[in-house]
Amino acid sequence: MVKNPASSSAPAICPRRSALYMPASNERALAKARTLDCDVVIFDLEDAVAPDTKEVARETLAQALAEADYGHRELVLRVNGRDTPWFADDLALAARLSLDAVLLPKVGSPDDVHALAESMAAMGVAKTVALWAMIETPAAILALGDIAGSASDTGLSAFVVGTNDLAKDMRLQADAERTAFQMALSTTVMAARAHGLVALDGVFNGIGDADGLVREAEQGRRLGFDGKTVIHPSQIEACNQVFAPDPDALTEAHAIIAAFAEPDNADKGVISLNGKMVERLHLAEAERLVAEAEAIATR
Ligand SMILES: CC(C)(COP(=O)(O)OP(=O)(O)OC[C@H]1O[C@@H](n2cnc3c(N)ncnc32)[C@H](O)[C@@H]1OP(=O)(O)O)[C@@H](O)C(=O)NCCC(=O)NCCSC(=O)C[C@H](O)C(=O)O
Ligand SMILES: [Mg+2]
Repeated sequence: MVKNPASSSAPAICPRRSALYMPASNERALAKARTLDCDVVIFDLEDAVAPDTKEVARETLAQALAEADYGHRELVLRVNGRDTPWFADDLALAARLSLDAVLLPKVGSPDDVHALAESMAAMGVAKTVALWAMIETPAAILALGDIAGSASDTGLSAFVVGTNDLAKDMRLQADAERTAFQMALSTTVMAARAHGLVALDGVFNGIGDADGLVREAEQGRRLGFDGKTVIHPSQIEACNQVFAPDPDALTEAHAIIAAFAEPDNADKGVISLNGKMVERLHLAEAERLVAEAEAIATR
């Protein structure tokens, strides 16, 4: 099992370029995920599972996890909301499984995160299991800083944007550029960065639209997201490529690291490299980029 590096106290680099959702009730998808190159698998007990099949879905998932492991992939269980009749049973399942994180949908306030942490502890979910929060309601967007701030005492370590629910609740009209989402997406990344959280972009519903997916993934990358949630195996590779360090940026990062390692530059805070000013803040980012590339390469 992947250890739980997405915690505010453990900043180890863990690639999360692609996070694949699947209904926990879908045996075929659960098996297929072991062969797919996604960084994260999200077993969904919420919207992708009909109300009368929640129990079957839990048992199907438990069986799949007992049969074989998922290798390097990080394993996340999306439970039903705290105010649903399924929440307690979902957490009881989480306590039985080897998971990296529990993902709570429709988080609206830091109280939701604190309550999840308390419920997980009460149900016996291992302390190593991180809390992830879906950011998909207008209330969540308005409370992003406070929700992210709850990371310090809850184990919250990632935000996952839910653009479908957000569009529904805001009654916004989405265009290809996601114009109406921009403020929400950017503020989500900002709040995540302010508190050391991972930020994953929402799903692209057009399964057959490869160009549209790449455009949207690139936009997410530019906004600062660590990766993108996906709904179909055909969407994984594009996200893995878009969210991997860019080869030119990697070359530049190695040059920055080498330049600051020169004895002449040991005491300098700023240097000139290939016609550009480079400061130690660029060195830190260069080191992060190289570490990310190495983490991907060791997959
Ligand atoms: C959308 C789907 C129902 C389509 O499924 P299907 O018709 O089976 O697709 P294909 O025939 O093209 O599948 C080819 C093979 O790939 C496997 N497959 C398909 N999808 C997945 C998957 N997600 N994970 C793993 N494997 C998958 C099929 O089993 C086929 O395998 P094989 O026959 O062995 O070759 C389906 O893709 C699907 O269910 N997707 C996930 C839907 C989901 O989980 N939705 C909930 C999360 S999205 C969301 O709600 C975000 C947020 O909350 C918000 O508000 O925005
Ligand atoms: Mg949703």
